[in-house]
Amino acid sequence: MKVVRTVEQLRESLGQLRSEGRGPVGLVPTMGFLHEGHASLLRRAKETCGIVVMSIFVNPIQFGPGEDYESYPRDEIRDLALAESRGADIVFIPLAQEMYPKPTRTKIKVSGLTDKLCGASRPGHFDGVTTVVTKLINMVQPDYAFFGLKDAQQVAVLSQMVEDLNMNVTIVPCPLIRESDGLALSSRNVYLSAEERRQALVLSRSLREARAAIEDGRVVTASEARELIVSVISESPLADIDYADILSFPALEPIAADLPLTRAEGEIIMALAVRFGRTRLIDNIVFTPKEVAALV
Ligand SMILES: Nc1ncnc2c1ncn2[C@@H]1O[C@H](COP(=O)(O)OP(=O)(O)OP(=O)(O)O)[C@@H](O)[C@H]1O
Ligand SMILES: CC(C)(CO)[C@@H](O)C(=O)[O-]
Ligand code: BAL
Repeated sequence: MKVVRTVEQLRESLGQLRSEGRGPVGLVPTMGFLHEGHASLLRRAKETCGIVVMSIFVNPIQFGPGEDYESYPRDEIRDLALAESRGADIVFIPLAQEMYPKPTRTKIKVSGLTDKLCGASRPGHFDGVTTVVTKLINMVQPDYAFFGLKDAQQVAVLSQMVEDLNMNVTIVPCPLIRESDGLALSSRNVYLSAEERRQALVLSRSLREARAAIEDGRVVTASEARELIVSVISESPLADIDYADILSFPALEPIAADLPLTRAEGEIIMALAVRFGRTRLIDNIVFTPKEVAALV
């Protein structure tokens, strides 16, 4: 595995591997402090690509004032060991100065999809994500780029960007990976105290219970499903809800208040962001609601 820190080194290493005729190039962008969610993206990339580039970069321009840019967990030695053991061919791990030698005057903005869910609570966040992902795509020129559905809104936004700008890359959404007790893997889980970690299980449980209630007909509309989600999360005294929303996916449109969810067109997303102390966690589930009673 090659570890490169500058765009020049990246292009040189890629050129070498491409000249060996190693097949499609896959890009796995991350902010590091790697876990099994990231490893699953690498695994998926290796199924399709002969050359897999992982980037590790805590992107300052996607953090708002007062957010955790400075304290975001970092562990380069551990990350490089994990990336190597899971088969990355190149790890691109630039300094902020390499990515932004001067403050960027150019930003990519996807409208509409970015003014809800995390976009509403983190103004400017997705402009930072779309800008840095565009830079990474321009640097690597991958055939495929792999993103986890833990950040489902990010997948929707990036897919729209690639379509709108005719970018020559396929966005591959990858499944959300959970701990065995249901907590979505996230680098930020390391911030949680033991008690917060225990109470954070209400996130996945609320989504599971809402899905089950929709499917067995106890819950019919989006507002009923939201009420159920909020009531389960409220069982945790430490939980402070940022948002809990049910929208169409990937268009992220509201669902009519009186429409039975089982009659909604296509997939829906139930998504939430909840704070436990200083830690903001997100979780979601994307599915096509089907009444189980109607299937038997
Ligand atoms: N549990 C997970 N399952 C699948 N993909 C994941 C998971 N966690 C992160 N990813 C994906 O890994 C990529 C890099 O994400 P990132 O480095 O921000 O990790 P993270 O754990 O989401 O960190 P954060 O604490 O910022 O939420 C993204 O495409 C993200 O969706
Ligand atoms: C895609 C990404 C690496 C861009 O900084 C980041 O938003 C993330 O880790 O999901
Ligand atoms: N995976 C999301 C990156 C962020 O929270 O900034």
